[in-house]
Amino acid sequence: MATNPQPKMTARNVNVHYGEKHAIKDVNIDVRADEVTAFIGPSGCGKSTFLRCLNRMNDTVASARVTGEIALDGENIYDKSMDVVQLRARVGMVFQKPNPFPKSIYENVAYGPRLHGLASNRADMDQVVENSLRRAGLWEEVKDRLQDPGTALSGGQQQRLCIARVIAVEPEVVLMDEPCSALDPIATAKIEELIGALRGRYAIVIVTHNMQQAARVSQKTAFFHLGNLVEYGATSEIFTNPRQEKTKDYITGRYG
Ligand SMILES: Nc1ncnc2c1ncn2[C@@H]1O[C@H](COP(=O)(O)OP(=O)(O)OP(=O)(O)O)[C@@H](O)[C@H]1O
Repeated sequence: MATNPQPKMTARNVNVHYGEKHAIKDVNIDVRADEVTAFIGPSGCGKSTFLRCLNRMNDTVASARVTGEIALDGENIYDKSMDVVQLRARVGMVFQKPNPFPKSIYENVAYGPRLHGLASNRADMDQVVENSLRRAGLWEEVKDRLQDPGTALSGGQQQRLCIARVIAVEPEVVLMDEPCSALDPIATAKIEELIGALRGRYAIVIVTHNMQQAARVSQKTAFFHLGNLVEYGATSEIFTNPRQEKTKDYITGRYG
């Protein structure tokens, strides 16, 4: 498979302020379409804030001010002409706590495709729902109870349902904000396996507190500290041969 040399997303001189608080400082990063990129760093370093810039989720925070440029396929996502609903379909997001809608499993997945007109009739929609659940590794577990409420599933299943809901609208990028932090080790392993299976189809960016997880699932790792992007590179390099003292201290557990 030929790889596209162009990054899927680019961030240039990105700064985020919450009122007076300078949460992200001049961050530059490229995200590639065929890779999983992990954001790591101590609590409060700005990982989630920066992740949320990538699909303009910070627009919903009144005190947040984002400057600099973030582009998707070269197009500035903060441009006035950008349709934010469309953007969030192209750059989907999975949250820390599984958050299915209080609706059936089927409806959780069908909601987005219906909103975006991706299925023309019921049979089409059935196919979209099945394909999305299959891709999310959940189909076999739920195919006989699609009308049950999504909230009746286990935590790990709910998180895979949320992933199915995101991929049902055919995104280009999937952002995951600590997707396993509320899950047990078995459910976590399933999500990690799923991330591996989805890699290549979508650009994936994952925020994680768990360094082993970053090492297992990602090809690139970005280490943030106090709002700065301290180091960014191949995951294998960051974990075995970090260039910066701060990165080394963090990955060897000297602070966190
Ligand atoms: N809505 C907000 N209003 C004001 N300050 C905020 C807001 N959200 C985050 N912050 C501050 O911005 C900084 C970065 O927070 P952020 O949640 O992005 O960090 P994080 O690295 O994801 O942390 P954690 O790993 O604990 O989730 C922190 O100092 C935090 O207190």
